[in-house]
Amino acid sequence: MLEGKIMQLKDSSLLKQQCYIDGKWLNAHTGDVIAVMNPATGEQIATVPNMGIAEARLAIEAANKAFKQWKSLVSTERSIILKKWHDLLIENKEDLGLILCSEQGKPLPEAIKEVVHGAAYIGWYAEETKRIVGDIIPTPAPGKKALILKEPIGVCAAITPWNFPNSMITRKASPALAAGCTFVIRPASKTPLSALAIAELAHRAGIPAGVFNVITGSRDIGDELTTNPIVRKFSFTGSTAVGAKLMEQCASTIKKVSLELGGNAPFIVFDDADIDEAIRGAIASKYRNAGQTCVCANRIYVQSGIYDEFVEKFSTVVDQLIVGNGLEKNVTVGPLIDKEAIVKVQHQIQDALDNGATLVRGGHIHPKGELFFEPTILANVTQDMIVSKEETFGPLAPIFKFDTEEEVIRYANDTIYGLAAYFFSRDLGRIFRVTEALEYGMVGANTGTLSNEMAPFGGIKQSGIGREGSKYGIDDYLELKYTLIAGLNN
Ligand SMILES: NC(=O)C1=CN([C@@H]2O[C@H](COP(=O)(O)OP(=O)(O)OC[C@H]3O[C@@H](n4cnc5c(N)ncnc54)[C@H](OP(=O)(O)O)[C@@H]3O)[C@@H](O)[C@H]2O)C=CC1
Ligand SMILES: O=C(O)[C@H](O)CS(=O)(=O)O
Repeated sequence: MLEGKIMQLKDSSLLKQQCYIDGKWLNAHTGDVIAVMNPATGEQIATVPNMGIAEARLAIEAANKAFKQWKSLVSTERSIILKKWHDLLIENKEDLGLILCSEQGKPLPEAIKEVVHGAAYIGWYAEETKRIVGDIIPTPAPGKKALILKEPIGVCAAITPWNFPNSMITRKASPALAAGCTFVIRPASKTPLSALAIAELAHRAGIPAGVFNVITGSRDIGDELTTNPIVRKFSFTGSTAVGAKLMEQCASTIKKVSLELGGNAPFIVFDDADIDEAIRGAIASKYRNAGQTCVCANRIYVQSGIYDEFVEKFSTVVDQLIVGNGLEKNVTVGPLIDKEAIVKVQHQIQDALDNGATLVRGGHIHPKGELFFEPTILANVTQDMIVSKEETFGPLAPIFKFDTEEEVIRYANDTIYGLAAYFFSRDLGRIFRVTEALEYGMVGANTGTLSNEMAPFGGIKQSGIGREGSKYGIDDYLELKYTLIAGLNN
């Protein structure tokens, strides 16, 4: 029984079924709860409070009350606390992975890897907090100096998606807290348990009450987080459509906004590529999290000279993927998050087949259960099919053929999105030409994965605003203050 598995946590107190506000664990005022289901089994694994606007206000006021003290800490003190938070995530990575796998579905090893990836952001910003430096600028006027300070923006809020229930929390909270800001986060209703476990570890790390708050419940919470004037910065990861709506809501109080939205990543294999390397990269990029990441290879373009060889070799590797409950050993592809996700994949497949594509592998719901889908490959896919324009968010690999570099760059850029793109080539001139020609925030050359805490993660066009991770990621949580100091020659 899954619940039995969950109860096999080494530390069962990490399974929190209340929200964390102002350092306290609270139920909704109404007592209402939301069920948290396991997508692999359909079983209920927990409940969390169904909070609303009133509780959101409580969390924002708690963050506001805590801001003055938190921002006044010297950076080395903040660094020690953040480092302790990082260490606690690593010490508890198996339990956090088990909770994540059970609420989101990804295979347990992948879930644990996400926890380590999430902790890495905290570890990175535990150091970056000590490197928030300003400037003293000489001015054109005698006796005057410009002092530039970088100051924390204040109370920050975020709404996060279900596909990375751990790392999406820490990738936002760690730069915010490192900058001296305080934070209110509303995780996706489907996967709230990871965020609540992270809050428990924040408490244990000594993060003061009100600095980090996690609230679950209705989407009304989002209305409060995006319109309450105390909130000075709003960060969102999710669909482009929802991102646009939330950005609009933030406009009324001129909040600083960061958005990590949808993607439609091209994955290009030139005939001068190391084809086995390209296949390994395509598998890693396409089937990670059952294809439910915003940076998954969404369109695979293979140059005509190696097209048949690529399809054949790629299919052989896909045959080795094991679909099943992520808690089971050797499973590499878990369930999709819900029925709507399955319908979206089926619709894209049917449209492609109706317009001349060939089904090479898969194409159906997997016998393991209604939310499991066979790793699917389509060949002879063309630009006029829905799958070339719409993000899939599922284990579907559409393989397009192209002839020239100019043609494939045109295809690759023919999308409203601009998050991640990938290409494989051993030609140095081509690597520079293609990197510069691709209209994306992130490019993987001879690799199918590119996310890490030291790199600026983010997109252009309708894939978002701002960057997360790296030395750049903290800037979104800081304001510049310019002070002109005169009279220095008197
Ligand atoms: N860039 C990325 O990393 C991600 C992109 N996506 C994209 O989003 C698509 C659908 O995934 P999905 O999770 O449904 O993404 P959504 O954008 O619908 O949801 C993301 C988060 O926003 C919340 N939300 C949705 N609508 C509102 C609203 N009107 N007001 C306040 N909060 C809201 C959701 O809450 P709740 O679910 O609790 O109702 C969830 O916490 C995917 O196909 C993919 O294109 C999704 C996840 C990550
Ligand atoms: O939202 C996502 O899909 C993640 O950002 C992808 S990654 O950062 O884990 O690669």
